[in-house]
Amino acid sequence: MSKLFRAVILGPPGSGKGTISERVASSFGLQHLSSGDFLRENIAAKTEAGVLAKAYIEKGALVPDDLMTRLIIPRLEQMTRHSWLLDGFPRTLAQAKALNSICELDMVISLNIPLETLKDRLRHRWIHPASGRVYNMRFNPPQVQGVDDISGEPLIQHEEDKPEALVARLRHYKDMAKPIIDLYRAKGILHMFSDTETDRIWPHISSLLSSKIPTDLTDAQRATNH
Ligand SMILES: Nc1nc2c(ncn2[C@@H]2O[C@H](COP(=O)(O)OP(=O)(O)OP(=O)(O)O)[C@@H](O)[C@H]2O)c(=O)[nH]1
Ligand SMILES: Nc1ncnc2c1ncn2[C@@H]1O[C@H](COP(=O)(O)OP(=O)(O)O)[C@@H](O)[C@H]1O
Repeated sequence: MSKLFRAVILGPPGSGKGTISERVASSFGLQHLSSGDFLRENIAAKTEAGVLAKAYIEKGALVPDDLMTRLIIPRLEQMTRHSWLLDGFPRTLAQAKALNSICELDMVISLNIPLETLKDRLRHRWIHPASGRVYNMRFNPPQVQGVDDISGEPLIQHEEDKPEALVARLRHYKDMAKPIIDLYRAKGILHMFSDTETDRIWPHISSLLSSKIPTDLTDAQRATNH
């Protein structure tokens, strides 16, 4: 069987991790694993870990490392036949070390987006709370201002995306991410992308992945995904 490809995407809130991960998944057949989606699935299914995690998320706190790794590591260990791109994990150095202990990453994509751009983007992010659909009043606005395209229900803005909460969140990310980025740089697998637009970053990520992922792998995965 072809060798699996395992990658992580790092970046501050609003840097475009979710947007780019979706493009990687559809162009290269990698499975997009989002820690936030995975937590929400566990919360919805009322698993023991999901119930514990919910209390932290509702307070706006990170899920503690031991609980988070207990949730995500077995999930990754099950992925013996699919290549993946992990988004939202690791978020701390302890999580990065836990990940290291179970697999050898092939690549780390780090998005380095100017602070002013992040503030500007998140200020314009609106969501439909029932479905989790995300809009950006400039980049991908809804068809009718303030209203979800599918349900017609009103959109809201996250407390944490309001300007007052933003600067603190972005500073916190920087402090947490630095040792993780240093670790991956030392391993020689870090690729940093700096720009203000996802559409300008994407061609670089796409050509990097094309050079690293054997085509027989992407073909094989597309076949299993269909
Ligand atoms: N203006 C602009 N907005 C963008 C661009 N790329 C993504 N966005 C928007 O910026 C917001 C954040 O993008 P996401 O892909 O959700 O970013 P993320 O890094 O996953 O964010 P978190 O979930 O907060 O960690 C969304 O509203 C996107 O639609 C871009 O190049 N320009
Ligand atoms: N790797 C992680 N470590 C700890 N907590 C996490 C992790 N990933 C996600 N979470 C928790 O789940 C919440 C939702 O995650 P996510 O969907 O990535 O959205 P956000 O952009 O709000 O951080 C986070 O706010 C955090 O409480």
